[in-house]
Amino acid sequence: MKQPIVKAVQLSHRYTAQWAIRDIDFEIPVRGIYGLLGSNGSGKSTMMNILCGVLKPTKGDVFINGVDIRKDAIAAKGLMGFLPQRPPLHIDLTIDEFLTHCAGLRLIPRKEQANAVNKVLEKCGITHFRKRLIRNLSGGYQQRVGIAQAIIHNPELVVLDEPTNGLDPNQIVEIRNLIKEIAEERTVILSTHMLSEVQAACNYILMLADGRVVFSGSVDEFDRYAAPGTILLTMLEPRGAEELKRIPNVVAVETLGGSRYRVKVDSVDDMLEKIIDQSVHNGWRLKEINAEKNSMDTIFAELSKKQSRS
Ligand SMILES: Nc1ncnc2c1ncn2[C@@H]1O[C@H](COP(=O)(O)OP(=O)(O)OP(=O)(O)O)[C@@H](O)[C@H]1O
Repeated sequence: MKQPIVKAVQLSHRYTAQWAIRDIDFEIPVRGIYGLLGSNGSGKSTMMNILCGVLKPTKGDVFINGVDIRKDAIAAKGLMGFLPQRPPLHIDLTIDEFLTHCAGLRLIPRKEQANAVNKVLEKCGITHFRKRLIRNLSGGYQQRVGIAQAIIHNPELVVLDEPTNGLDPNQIVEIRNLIKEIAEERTVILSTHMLSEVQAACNYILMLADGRVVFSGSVDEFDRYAAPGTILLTMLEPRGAEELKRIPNVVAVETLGGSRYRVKVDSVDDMLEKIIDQSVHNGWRLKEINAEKNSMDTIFAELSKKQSRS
């Protein structure tokens, strides 16, 4: 039987008296980009450090492709690459020197190292800077070097801790695209505290709150929580909220000022279409309409409540 790429069983860790993560179980059975989502202090870095064998959990086990990380750390670590929150770069080396050093650390035979470095330089789009000192690179390029060291040994799994943190908007898009590219050949787990980041880059979400898993599933499943029963709409001219209230299945209408309305409905899915039809029929001259997304705080609260009830 095929082993899951990652399996965590009852993972718990405490640094001092308080548990940083508690009783976490999950499996990654198929390839894709998995977003580990949670606010600051929710336990993401603790989880990632444990998954990568950097931190020994107080309790629980991690298996990478069926290899128990406690029993055979070298084999398990050979299957993965890790980019911690602070990239482990030697800034006084050139990219070439640094990646050759990493290839050695990853036990790539000396005569294959140049080839491995060339491949990863190409993959990460940094070949033209290979002779440059890492200290003289922009944040985005330093992060590319960080990703390059994580994939130099062509691992099955790559774990990236907040890979877009501190980058400017252009660099964020570039790094996100690079992550999508490297994920074509392997599984990627990335952590972030930004909901928009997982929605833009990931296929699956594992959400942590106070060290516990409060959601695990696909981004589509998660979006059902993100889209509550509210629609925001703007018309070119203000119309009475009464007209909107007459549409079947509209539960309530709130006027937001000017010609903007928040419409509470039973289910957002078919109501967007119904309201557009009514707008055309009644000549409302609709300017903008969309399902209102919940803030991450609201989703956290919702999911945490659900978790404590189950
Ligand atoms: N070395 C440490 N010693 C003591 N407590 C720690 C240590 N590292 C983390 N913690 C605590 O464990 C909890 C989880 O922290 P962790 O860094 O894993 O969260 P995080 O979700 O990665 O947060 P951030 O996004 O801020 O890095 C927090 O309460 C944090 O204060």
